[in-house]
Parts: sequence; structure tokens; C-alpha cells
Amino acid sequence: MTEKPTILITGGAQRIGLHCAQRLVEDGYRVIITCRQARPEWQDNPLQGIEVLLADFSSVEGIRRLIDTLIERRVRLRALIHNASIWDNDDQGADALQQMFMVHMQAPYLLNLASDQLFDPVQVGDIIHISDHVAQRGSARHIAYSASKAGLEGLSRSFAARLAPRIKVNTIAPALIMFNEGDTPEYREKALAKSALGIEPGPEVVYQSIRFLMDNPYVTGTCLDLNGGRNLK
Ligand SMILES: NC(=O)C1=CN([C@@H]2O[C@H](COP(=O)(O)OP(=O)(O)OC[C@H]3O[C@@H](n4cnc5c(N)ncnc54)[C@H](OP(=O)(O)O)[C@@H]3O)[C@@H](O)[C@H]2O)C=CC1
Ligand SMILES: Nc1nc2c(c(=O)[nH]1)N=C([C@H](O)[C@@H](O)CO)CN2
Repeated sequence: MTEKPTILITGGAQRIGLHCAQRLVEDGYRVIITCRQARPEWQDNPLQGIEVLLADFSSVEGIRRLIDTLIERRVRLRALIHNASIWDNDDQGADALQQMFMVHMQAPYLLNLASDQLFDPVQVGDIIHISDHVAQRGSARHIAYSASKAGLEGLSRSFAARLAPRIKVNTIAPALIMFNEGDTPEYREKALAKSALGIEPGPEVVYQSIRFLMDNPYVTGTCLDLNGGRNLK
């Protein structure tokens, strides 16, 4: 029986990453996700068809440990989705920028540099970076976050040039996709009003964007704006 193509999603234990992992399993892929801690609910309800690798990107050692594990297991990736992210304000100053640099730039950078040992040498592969609409415009309340996401978009363009034609490399830049539990009604109303379409679309639209990029043989080095017309207001 032919082996299922494998997709790695970083930070895939919750929210957008987990939704996309579950949808890709439904599509017939073998999916590996990373997280820092296994969820207690997995004891009684293990994730179906999803392999979990523990990985903490707050240190270079933690990133390299993940890469070494993938190489030791001779994983051959069809796609690598850089989804892991810290969304925090700038109250922690230097630590905020350092940690967001590690997660949004250092981890994608080191994993992408290892792509010749991680991807199937025969079939075309995809690397997809999940950025944010604010990367290109800045954000007064999330300076380190938007700057590190802008760095991620720069990495994406450079790796697209370096890894072509074997691996397509792209970015998806969402605006609001899904709120967090603690978001107040006032915050939600304000956030919805920022885009022309004014909706909280949910994680399916990110999955649809991933499938578009994976299924299209002629798209690399691009950034897919997934923002509900946030730029129109
Ligand atoms: N939600 C939204 O509306 C929007 C999201 N995005 C982007 O989409 C992507 C997914 O968003 P969302 O699902 O809300 O993400 P989350 O805020 O839920 O974070 C995703 C995962 O990142 C992982 N992560 C955080 N720090 C580290 C670390 N040091 N090492 C390893 N993993 C880490 C966490 O893993 P762990 O399980 O270990 O805690 C977490 O589960 C992100 O890149 C985000 O920036 C962009 C615009 C809007
Ligand atoms: N890692 C994360 N990044 C972002 C999140 C999140 O929850 N985790 N949320 C947003 C918001 O949706 C924002 O776009 C509007 O509230 C942005 N990035």
C-alpha cells in the first residue's frame, strides 16, 4: 500500500492549526503537529490520524531537536506549514520581541534550511508561512508581533527563490479569523468593523487557502491576503 503523503503543521494542537490538521487528515494526508504540551483531553479522545511531536521553539536547541527527530524518523514531507505563533503586546519589551522572533522567524528559518533532508526528493513540495495582515502595515499595539511576522514574510520570499522548482514557498496573511475566548463583545464589535466584509470567518478559510496553494503548481513567492477587505477601510 502506498504511504500517505505527510504534512507537518507547527503549533497545530489548537484553533486554526488543529482545524487544518483535521481537514487534511480527512483529505487523506498523514499529519504531524507540534505543540509544547499534550492536551489532557487527548487521554480519552486521542487525535485521529494526527501524530503529535512535542517541540518548544523558544530556544535554538528546541528547534534543532525537532529537526533531528524528523530526520531520524526519515520523515518525507509533502508540505510544511509554519502556523505556530505568539500573539502578545509589547509589555514584555525585549522578551516579547525575542520570543516572537524565535517562533515566527528562527523556527521557520531553521526548518526551511533543513528542507533538503525533510522533503520528499521526488514530488513537488509546499512550505506555507502563516503571517498576518498587520505585517505589512504595522500595529501600534503589537509592534514585536507585526515586525516578526514581516520578517517571516521576508523569509518566505527568499526561500521561494532558493527552493524552486522542487518546493513552492508562499505566505498566507490573514486578518481576523477567529476570536479568543476572552475577547469582550466590545472588542469583537470593533474588530469586525475593521474589514469590509465584517465577519469572523473561522478556520475553514485558512484550510481553503492552504489547499489552493498546495494544489496550484504555478504559485510561489507570493502572499495570499485573507483579510475580508481589511485593507479597504
Ligand atoms: N486567530 C486569528 O484570528 C488570526 C491568526 N493569525 C495567525 O494564524 C496562525 C494560527 O492562529 P491561532 O490558531 O489563533 O494561533 P494560537 O494563538 O492558537 O497559537 C498557535 C500555536 O502556537 C504555538 N506556540 C506558541 N509559542 C510557541 C513556542 N514557543 N514553541 C512552539 N509552539 C508555540 C502554541 O502551541 P502550544 O500548543 O505548544 O501552546 C499554539 O497552539 C498564527 O500564526 C497566527 O499568528 C493571523 C491573523 C488572525
Ligand atoms: N498567534 C495568534 N495570532 C493572532 C491571533 C491569535 O489568537 N493568535 N489573533 C489575532 C486576532 O484575530 C486579530 O487579528 C484581531 O483580533 C491576530 N493574530
